[in-house]
Amino acid sequence: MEKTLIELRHISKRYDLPNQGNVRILEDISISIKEGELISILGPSGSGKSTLLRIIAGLVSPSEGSVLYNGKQIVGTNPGVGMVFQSFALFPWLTVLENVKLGLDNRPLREDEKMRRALSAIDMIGLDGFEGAYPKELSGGMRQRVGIGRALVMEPDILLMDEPFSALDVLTAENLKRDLLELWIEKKIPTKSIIMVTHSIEEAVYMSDRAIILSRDPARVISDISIPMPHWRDKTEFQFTEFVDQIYSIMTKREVKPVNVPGEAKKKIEKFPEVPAGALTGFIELIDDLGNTVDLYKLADQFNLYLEDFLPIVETAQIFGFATIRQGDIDLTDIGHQFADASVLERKEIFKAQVQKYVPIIEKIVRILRSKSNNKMEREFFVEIFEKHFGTIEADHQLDILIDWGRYAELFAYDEEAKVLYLESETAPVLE
Ligand SMILES: Nc1ncnc2c1ncn2[C@@H]1O[C@H](COP(=O)(O)OP(=O)(O)OP(=O)(O)O)[C@@H](O)[C@H]1O
Repeated sequence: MEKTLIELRHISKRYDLPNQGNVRILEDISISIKEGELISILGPSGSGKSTLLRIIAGLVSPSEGSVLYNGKQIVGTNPGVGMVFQSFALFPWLTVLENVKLGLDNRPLREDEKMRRALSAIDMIGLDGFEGAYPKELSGGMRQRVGIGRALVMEPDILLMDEPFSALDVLTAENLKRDLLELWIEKKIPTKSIIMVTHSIEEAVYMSDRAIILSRDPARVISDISIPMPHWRDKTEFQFTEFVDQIYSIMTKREVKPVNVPGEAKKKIEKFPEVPAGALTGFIELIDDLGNTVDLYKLADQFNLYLEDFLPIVETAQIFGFATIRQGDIDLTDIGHQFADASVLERKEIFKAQVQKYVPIIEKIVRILRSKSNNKMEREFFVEIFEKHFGTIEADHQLDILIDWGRYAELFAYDEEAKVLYLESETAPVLE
């Protein structure tokens, strides 16, 4: 049995957020990380992946629970980790060598030993000859190599990486992934475990031994999948696409939340993906054109998109009852096919029926408008309500999307200039 390096025990994290009060970001997360494991953490945007990584690093303290490193609870920063950030986080006024050496700043080492280690790390990450260069003279890929070098120079037991490739173009990212994986697989670095946050399912399956998938609001571990394929992995191989499909289907499965959570006084307003009706319509048409059972992974590939780019739209198609997902394949439902084949007017009717069935908040908006004698209501009124549930920025976004859906379904209208929602009806002329 491999030794446990990191143990997360019942980690929760809450933040006090303006207008929202004390919000739970992470809930009861328990994970054990063993020597020799390269782990990916996946989850929807804003779910709390970075927060979890920072808790492992000891940069953020959990509200409940504890982090153990080598069996001991950490207090303050975790001495066993080195961290790589998405934004590189280099000091522009320091050279490559100085930036890398910075990783050793707090180590009780002699200057010549620090220098030897820094040069060796620079060599390892393929920046030999660039020791004296400044960040601005380097490409994005080279800058991230410096970021990785600064973490590796500490010879950490655990390398934590927060979306390390997502700020790079595709080719540069592929290159860097291969180089890093080579250091890891061929044991050229003494690192015993790598934990990587990523938004790319393909990256996770390409690199890691285990993929941990988080939910959102709050983040819980919804799946912990082992990927026991030998390296180097071939993205076109059947098994590879099977794993991608499996993870994809877990991530697109809508979480069924209990309507009334005990102890939760206020009824929650459901949060919807920000996908306008036009985009949803186009997507349903596309799936219909492509015939039955479309493999989303192949579809993304065909359009040179990340699979994850489809997540919100696929989720919306499911919410409206237009599509079902199984093992990474999307199928239109009967109503989905009807919607795709309908005329513009029929489409609006179908959309309206689905909205009334699955987006009850829009019905509530209509009811409020109906209850007013002039059938109109300031946008601000709804923003106020939404802010209590989602916070200021998200409240605006959520209202925008509901307005888009409500207008498409012709359930109400919206005056952009006056910022007023109103009912359009011959009997109730509304805007003076
Ligand atoms: N210091 C903080 N104070 C208040 N809220 C915070 C803080 N840090 C993070 N949050 C909130 O916690 C939630 C999770 O953020 P986090 O960055 O961990 O998510 P993520 O999954 O890494 O997101 P992304 O995929 O977009 O990078 C967000 O709603 C964020 O606004």
